[in-house]
Amino acid sequence: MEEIFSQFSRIGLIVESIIAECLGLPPNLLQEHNNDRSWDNLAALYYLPATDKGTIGVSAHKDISCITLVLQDQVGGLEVEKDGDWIPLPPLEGALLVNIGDVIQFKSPSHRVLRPEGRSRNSVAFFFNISADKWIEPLPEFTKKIEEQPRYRKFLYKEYLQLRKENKMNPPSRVEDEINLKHYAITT
Ligand SMILES: O=C(O)CCC(=O)C(=O)O
Ligand SMILES: [Fe+2]
Repeated sequence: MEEIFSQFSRIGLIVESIIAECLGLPPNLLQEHNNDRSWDNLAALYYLPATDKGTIGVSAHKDISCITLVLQDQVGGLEVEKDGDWIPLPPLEGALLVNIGDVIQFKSPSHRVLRPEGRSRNSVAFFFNISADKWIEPLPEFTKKIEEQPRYRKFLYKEYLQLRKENKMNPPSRVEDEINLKHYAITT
């Protein structure tokens, strides 16, 4: 597990640097800002086969991470929501799935896992995070320099973690009361 963890951490840093390059950010800017790897975590997940009582393995959610890396077996069941439809993400031999989490404040996709018929499923999800003490807000490159207002209020990552935890323990009855980035949306 330790070996897998450090390999995932390494891949997380590579993905982070690719994102930085694609966004035209100075090299190492994200790496220097997100420099505490002790908040990363790894989940080894085991899904029992579907029963007539239900097929949901993990219900629809957006990840709280910066980036999530998922290694799934060949069973399938992971789905992403696009324009109101659920699109299966079939496993590709030897491929890791990269998912954008809420911390990136872009378009973290809603996804879920369906339990397979007649067999179990294994996956490993690595959450490449940021220190809980960091403020989450757009870089000046994406607001001041292009004269666009931020879409969200800045927030402390630990505050968001806490709100999401409370939300998971006491799920609100109305979908619109679920805690997600919209909680910090700036409405003009
Ligand atoms: O098991 C998977 O493929 C993904 C699990 C997941 O979405 C999560 O743990 O956040
Ligand atoms: Fe997830």
